[in-house]
Amino acid sequence: MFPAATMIGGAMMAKKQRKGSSALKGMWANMGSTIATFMFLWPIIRQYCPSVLRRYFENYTRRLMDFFNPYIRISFHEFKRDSLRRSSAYAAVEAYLNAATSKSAKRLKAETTGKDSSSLTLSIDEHETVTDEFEGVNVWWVSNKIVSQSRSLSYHPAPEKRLYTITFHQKHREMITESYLKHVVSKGKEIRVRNRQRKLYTNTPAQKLSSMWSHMVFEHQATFETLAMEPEKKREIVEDLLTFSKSKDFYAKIGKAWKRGYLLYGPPGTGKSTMIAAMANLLNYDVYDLELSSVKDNTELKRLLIETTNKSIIVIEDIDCSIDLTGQRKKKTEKSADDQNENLSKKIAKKEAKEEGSGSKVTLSGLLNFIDGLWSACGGERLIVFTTNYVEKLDPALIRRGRMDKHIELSFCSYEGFKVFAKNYLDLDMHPMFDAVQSLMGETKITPADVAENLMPKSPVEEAEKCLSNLIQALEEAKEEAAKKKDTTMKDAVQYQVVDGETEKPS
Ligand SMILES: Nc1ncnc2c1ncn2[C@@H]1O[C@H](COP(=O)(O)OP(=O)(O)OP(=O)(O)O)[C@@H](O)[C@H]1O
Ligand SMILES: [Mg+2]
Repeated sequence: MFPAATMIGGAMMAKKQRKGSSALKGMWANMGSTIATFMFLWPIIRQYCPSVLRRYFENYTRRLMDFFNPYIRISFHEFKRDSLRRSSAYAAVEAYLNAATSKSAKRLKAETTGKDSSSLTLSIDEHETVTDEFEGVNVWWVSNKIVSQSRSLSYHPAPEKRLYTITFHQKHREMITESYLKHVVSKGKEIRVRNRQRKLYTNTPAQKLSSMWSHMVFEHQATFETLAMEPEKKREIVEDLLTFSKSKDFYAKIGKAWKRGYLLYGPPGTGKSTMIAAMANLLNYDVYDLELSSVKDNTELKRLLIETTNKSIIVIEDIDCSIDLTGQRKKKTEKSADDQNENLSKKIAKKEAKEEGSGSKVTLSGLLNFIDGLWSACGGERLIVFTTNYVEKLDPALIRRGRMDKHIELSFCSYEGFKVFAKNYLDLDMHPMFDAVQSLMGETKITPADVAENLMPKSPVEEAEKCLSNLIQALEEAKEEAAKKKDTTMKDAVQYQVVDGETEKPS
């Protein structure tokens, strides 16, 4: 209906412009009668003519219409020609139109999306026409579906091809093709990034799939608001991340790959993994959790990297406990005196066992290439994050600025951090018991993980006071423990004596 209307409108407009010339007048009259004859004959041709003749008439009519039609049409097909790959331009147009025009569309289709089909998405229905306006110019979009006519002896339904078609007046050709369509595609891509279900990828060797990564939906709820940390430090990290994500042109200008390395270090349970989830949620990035000990060699490491997508965080957790990055297999880690945390020792032992069995041949130089060599060729927008409990154990080459651009220490819980927990877990901004917590926190150390555990209501009816007193008790116990430890160390020190400048333990 729409092309016919535009054709007639276009013909009339063209006719008006040429009114002055009488020679042309006759030509237009002829043309008009030709069109009228065509329109009259068309149903008969369609019904009775052989297909070859019909096609000939169709082509001829289309050419005639195009001649008079002042409107231009551009199509965005769902699939690229002879390819099973979905066109990214089509996907961007779809996202843009659904966001920009679904309120004005009269026929919409509804689909459930998300995990458990929990949310309802509305999009423009097939063959629906919607209008969009850009810099005062109207354009018309139609969502089309073409069902293939080819018949086969298959039970499968005939294949369908979807496309969006934009129609606009030819006088706006330059503006539409150079500005509007770029605007549609870039907005559409932004919307898709915002709405996409992010993924958590892992490189487990158990699954020999076509891709080197297996993935699941990333649903970690951590955000920077829920992260317990000094507000100033938090603000600085958030600003750094946001600046990075908006610096495409800057990185291009200075000739650097658009990537940034973060080193998160600190004792267990201080929020390193939680911060990675908060980063992914802030920037809307996918997460690639790279288990180095499962990577066979440097070549496999490169292939894994090549398969990562833009807008992603590549994470190597506990990098000090991963494979040996100095060229030799690691010696069994001796239990150091300051290994107070049993969990930490267990973690190291587990990693060592994995390492022994893995036979990974990834080397430090392989990893360095991974970070800056090949990495630079991978285009845009990637963060790489290392976490460690022992920053001093890492090779300086691995964490020098330029590779790990930002070093962030996550440490024991501060009073400011506790207030974030109190707000999130107990919905408390202030409470008389906070003073006791503050003074105890000044005297002893407690990890954010322990604070979180104590403030977590153990039953639906547990009062905030009870949770706070649990925390106070835990802090007092930690203080006593620390005092006892200090006493023991002092006693041990007294038992040593200095003999001729040498320290000796008396027999
Ligand atoms: N800074 C924090 N803010 C909010 N929650 C935290 C923070 N630190 C720890 N937690 C809580 O403690 C739990 C453990 O934290 P997380 O796994 O992030 O620690 P980690 O530093 O990665 O420890 P590890 O070194 O053992 O890997 C999390 O589930 C989270 O609930
Ligand atoms: Mg962790």
